[in-house]
Amino acid sequence: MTSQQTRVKICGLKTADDIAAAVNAGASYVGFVFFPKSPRNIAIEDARALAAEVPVGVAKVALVVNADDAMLDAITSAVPLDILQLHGSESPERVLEIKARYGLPVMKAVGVAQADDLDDLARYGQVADQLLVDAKPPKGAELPGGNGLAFDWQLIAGRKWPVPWMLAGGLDAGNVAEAIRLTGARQVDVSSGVEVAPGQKDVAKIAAFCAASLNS
Ligand SMILES: O=C(O)c1ccccc1NCC(=O)[C@H](O)[C@H](O)COP(=O)(O)O
Repeated sequence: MTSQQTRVKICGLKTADDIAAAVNAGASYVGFVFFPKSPRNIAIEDARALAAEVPVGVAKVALVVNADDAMLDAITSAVPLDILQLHGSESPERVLEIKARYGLPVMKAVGVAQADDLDDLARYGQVADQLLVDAKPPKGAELPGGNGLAFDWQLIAGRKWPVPWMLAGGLDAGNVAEAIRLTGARQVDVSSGVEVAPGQKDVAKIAAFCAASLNS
């Protein structure tokens, strides 16, 4: 039996070197964060320039947090994108609205800390094109994601949803193989785990993360 190779998303890229590192290491997705409070925030014009560096076959993902139509209009009209990642408290109705308005696949991030958070995964699995199964941010956290925190992977071991999903939260080159083994994830997403400082990606860490993921 052949098993499909794990697909990797590197999130929060801000420079041409970041893009080259992710692409050369074999990432399938690159993520741009449009959230001013984030150390990974990127200006729309900079994202547009970086998007031109991304080869065909690598998906360009825009991450937004409770973005209104004006913000989404500005991003989608400037940056050629493949996926919109909604990382706020967008309702299922808003997910459907965004899908219809922009004609792009939507990946909805859902934070997991305990068993009853899985109800949200079931709800969003009915409306989103993909799910991002992430750690729930700590109370009062400045960022709704990208906090370098893992959740208890046993909570989702053996779970299935009707759409493709990606595991995120506190992953790094040292733990991603175990995370994949325990959860059965076929896609993984990382940000802090491939950085040397918040918002500063590292070529060697990206390469090590991709190698550990792609070989799992
Ligand atoms: O990365 C950010 O700064 C960020 C800001 C606001 C919302 C979401 C954010 N990141 C979400 C991601 O896609 C991360 O890759 C995911 O949460 C995992 O992050 P990490 O635990 O740092 O690997």
